[in-house]
Amino acid sequence: MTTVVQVENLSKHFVIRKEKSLKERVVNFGRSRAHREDFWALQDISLEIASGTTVGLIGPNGSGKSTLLKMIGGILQPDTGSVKIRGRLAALLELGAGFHPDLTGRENVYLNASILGLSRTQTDKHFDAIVNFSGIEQFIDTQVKFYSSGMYVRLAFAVAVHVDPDILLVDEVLAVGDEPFQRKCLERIREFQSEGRTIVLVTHGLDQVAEFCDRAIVLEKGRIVTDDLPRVALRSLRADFEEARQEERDRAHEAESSETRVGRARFTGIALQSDSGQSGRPVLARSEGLYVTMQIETDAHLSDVIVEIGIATPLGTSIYSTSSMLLGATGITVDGVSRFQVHLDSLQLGEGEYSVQVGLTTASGQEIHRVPEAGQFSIDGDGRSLGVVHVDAQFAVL
Ligand SMILES: Nc1ncnc2c1ncn2[C@@H]1O[C@H](COP(=O)(O)OP(=O)(O)OP(=O)(O)O)[C@@H](O)[C@H]1O
Repeated sequence: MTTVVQVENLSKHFVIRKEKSLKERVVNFGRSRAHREDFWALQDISLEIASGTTVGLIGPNGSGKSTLLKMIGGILQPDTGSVKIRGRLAALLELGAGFHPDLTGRENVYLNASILGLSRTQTDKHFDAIVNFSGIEQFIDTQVKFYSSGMYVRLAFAVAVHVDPDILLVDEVLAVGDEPFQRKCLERIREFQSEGRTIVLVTHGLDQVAEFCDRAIVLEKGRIVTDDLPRVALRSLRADFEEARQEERDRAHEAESSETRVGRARFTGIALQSDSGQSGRPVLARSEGLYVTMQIETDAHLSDVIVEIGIATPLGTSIYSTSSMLLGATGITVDGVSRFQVHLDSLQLGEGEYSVQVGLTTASGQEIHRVPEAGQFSIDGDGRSLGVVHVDAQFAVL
């Protein structure tokens, strides 16, 4: 496979100007650099993208995803490092990029297509298909400044996919299209994949990454922290999100007054065991059950807590959950070290890997602690079906 995008030691910084008070302005008159701060949006990024692959760029807000995509698209210049592109590139970046607000949709189609390397005659040939795909025929002779953000994206996406790009860059923008249009775009992206084109996608739709990408790159504070198969990258990102959530909960806990404070409690041990006695990461036969044993340690006496347990796919999609309350156990107390066990009878799950999630909340639903990947198990299937549920089925020719 050939490399179509090569990024080497890329860094980008922005200068942030801090707002000054009037007094500071007077005192610092002529020395305004004191209120400038260098901010590194990307630091030392190196990556290669092979032709025909679909790569998802994911990460928390402000981690540098859009900046990296813009630099791949040649819209921003790096401070250090280089970006090399092989092939025709079409980019669907933030709203506003690419279209001129005072020109009509029709004029922008021609302008945009020419920026992407199409001649007027070539654009003439695709024009009807572009307008048809966008579904905004009625507004094609209106200035785009009067477009809604959805109409805007419809036209921009239609142009991007009709200019025959080898590499398509898509930033979060698709999310503003309505559902039928989003579906149409995703279908088009699938066609692109089957035609062997390369796609780089920035998104917060983690399920989309799992569904469409061959590879996912997690950015954090301008650096690559994971570059792997989507399921590995998503697991790492979700673990980071959970860690951040836990830190936030801890901070909120510290800030609470002593009357309203919920005692600190933590899951300090979780063990899985199959009905047949396998522990660690058990492999369950179809319809076998699973014991989940949890140990909770607390520095306070907590009454009326709820212990939650759930099952998720390797991508973190929750497929089952229950709790001590739903199972009829009320008035649960934790004090010092407490242990609980849940037996999940006869799991009717499809072949594959699953993870167990556990959580502890107060009776009013306030979260005390949660472990999204408390343990893993797998189900050994019989090869007769796909998907996360197991259903006995027979086929008959009538
Ligand atoms: N033109 C600019 N001037 C100053 N700072 C900028 C500029 N563009 C981006 N930044 C900063 O660089 C950082 C990375 O921004 P970027 O838009 O790449 O993040 P992102 O990962 O795409 O975030 P989000 O998920 O919120 O879209 C942010 O802190 C942002 O404020």
